[in-house]
This record gives sequence, structure tokens and C-alpha cells, in this order.
Amino acid sequence: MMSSMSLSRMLRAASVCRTMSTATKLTAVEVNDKTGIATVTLSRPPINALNVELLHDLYQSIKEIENNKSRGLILTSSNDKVFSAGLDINEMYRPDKDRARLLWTKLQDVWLALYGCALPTAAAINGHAPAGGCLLATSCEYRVILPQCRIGLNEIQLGLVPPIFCMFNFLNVLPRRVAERALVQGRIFTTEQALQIGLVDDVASSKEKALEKCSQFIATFAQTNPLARSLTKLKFRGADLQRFESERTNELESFLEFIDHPQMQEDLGIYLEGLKKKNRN
Ligand SMILES: CCCCCCC/C=C/C(=O)SCCNC(=O)CCNC(=O)[C@H](O)C(C)(C)COP(=O)(O)OP(=O)(O)OC[C@H]1O[C@@H](n2cnc3c(N)ncnc32)[C@H](O)[C@@H]1OP(=O)(O)O
Repeated sequence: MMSSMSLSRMLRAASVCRTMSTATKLTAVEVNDKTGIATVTLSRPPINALNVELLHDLYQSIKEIENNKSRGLILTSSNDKVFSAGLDINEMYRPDKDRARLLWTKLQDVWLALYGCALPTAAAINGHAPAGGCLLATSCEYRVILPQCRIGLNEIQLGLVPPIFCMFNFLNVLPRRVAERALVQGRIFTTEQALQIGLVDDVASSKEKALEKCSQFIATFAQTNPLARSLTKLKFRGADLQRFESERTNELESFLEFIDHPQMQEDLGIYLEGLKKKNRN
């Protein structure tokens, strides 16, 4: 039987949190009415691989939170081992061409929405965050990770050329030399390494503590004029956003050309099979 203690705790939580009206199936959005902070939880089992639908839902959630004038946005995962496994490789392996075009366009939309978000943004990285997972986390302004996680932009290990926004994100958080080497080597960092190089800002022992640290970061802006804050953020990120816009069509076409290449398809097939084999052994 549920104790009266846990029941009252649940009722208290229910009174301060509400789910947003258009919260979708693959992202859950919860707004804390006391703090005004919205939490977006990636919820595509088993590993939050970014397919067309998840990217679509994530974009909608970010825009909805921004339009509802929340105080800040925290991104996290419903999976306790994986924040996001990055792009769903099944969407790139023997792809339907229209769907591949849609996938890339939606990834670009999500990056624009998150990197250029007017609100303070933070990622509670409660699991591994390779490739697209790391891209989402580094689009935010602040990152907290859990122990024993792995994070990094490993695209090059799959034979993929990291898109320009991967470069912007890394240059925004890492010294240029470290960013370049990490991208060119496709490095995946442990929790300790990520903290040491500054890829993440802090480490927390649990998801709850990570969310708390993210809320504390967002609360540091409580006394700051929101418009002045967002315009200042855009001054820092504006050049990247503009360059992205000028290269967006080219990047889409190169992605489609790249994954259409027979060697690329062979490499992706081998990589995917390797991931599956791991579970069969
Ligand atoms: C011009 C071209 C530009 C291209 C640039 C592209 C920019 C972005 C690219 C990407 O994001 S590519 C994706 C790269 N991602 C990875 O390399 C991650 C691979 N996965 C892992 O390392 C691990 O799965 C994990 C995330 C650390 C989780 O490990 P865990 O042990 O918890 O789970 P697994 O048993 O490994 O996986 C479960 C299940 O999911 C399948 N899977 C894993 N990752 C992906 C993926 N990214 N896409 C599709 N499917 C994936 C894995 O095969 C398992 O399947 P089953 O065996 O259960 O069938």
C-alpha cells in the first residue's frame, strides 16, 4: 500500500507541474509552475535514436515552450542509460530519398530552434550522448552529465563528415584546437574527460540532481531582463546562425549525395550490423 508520505509528495508534485497541451508522443513536456521552467524529455525507446518523428516532435516542443514564455528549457531523456544515440542509422541506411531529405531538414530545424532559442537552455545528460545526442546537448547553454557516460561527436568514425553546426557547437564550448582535434578524431569522451576539457559544465550523481543543477543555472537569470538576455545570446550566436542559413541548402544536398554513395551505404550497413551483433554475442 502507498504510504501517506509518498502520496502527499505526489500530490505536491502534481500541483506544481503541468503537461503542455501539445506534448507529443516522442517528447514529453512538463512545466514547473513555481519556477516557470519547462523540461523536455526525449521519449523514443530504446535509445532515443533521432528519426523524422522524434525530430519533428522535438522541434514542436521547443517552439511551443519558447512561445509560451517559459523561464527556461531543460532537455533530458526518459532512458536512464542513453540521453540520445544520435541520428537513427536506419533512416540513412538504404533510405527512402524523400524521408532522408525530411530527416536532414528536421535535424537542421531542431538545431536552429535549440541553438538560437531565446530562452536559457540546459541539458541534463542522464546517459550516453554520441553524435546527434552530443549535438543536442552542445546546442544548449549549460550541460550536466552523470558518471560513467560517454559523449562526443564521432561522425567521422562512421565515415560521415560532421555538418557545419557540429563545428559551431564545439567552437562555442571548447578551445579551437581541442574542438578541431575532437571532431577530426571523432573522439568520444568519458564523463571525467568531458568535464576536464569543458565539454560539460558539471557532473551530478543522479538525474534528479542533474535537473536541479540545470534549474539552478536557469535561475541565475531571474533578475536579468529576458529580452536583453536573449539579444545578447543572439549577438554571440548570430554569425553562426547566419552562416548556417547561407549553407543550409548545400549541406542538405551534400548529405543526400553522401549517403547515396555505395561505399557509404556499405559502411553504414557494417556499422549497424556491428551494433546489433554486440547484443547477439
Ligand atoms: C554529410 C553527411 C553528414 C552526416 C552527419 C550526421 C550527423 C549526425 C550523425 C549521427 O548522429 S549518426 C549516429 C551515430 N550514433 C552512434 O554511433 C551511436 C551508436 N550506438 C551506441 O553507441 C550505443 O547503442 C549506445 C547509444 C551507447 C547505447 O548502448 P546500449 O548498450 O545501451 O544499447 P545498444 O544495445 O547498443 O543499442 C540498442 C539497440 O539500438 C540500436 N542502435 C544503437 N544506436 C543506434 C542508432 N544511432 N541508430 C539506429 N539504431 C541504433 C542497436 O543496434 C540495438 O539494436 P538491437 O540489437 O536491439 O536490434
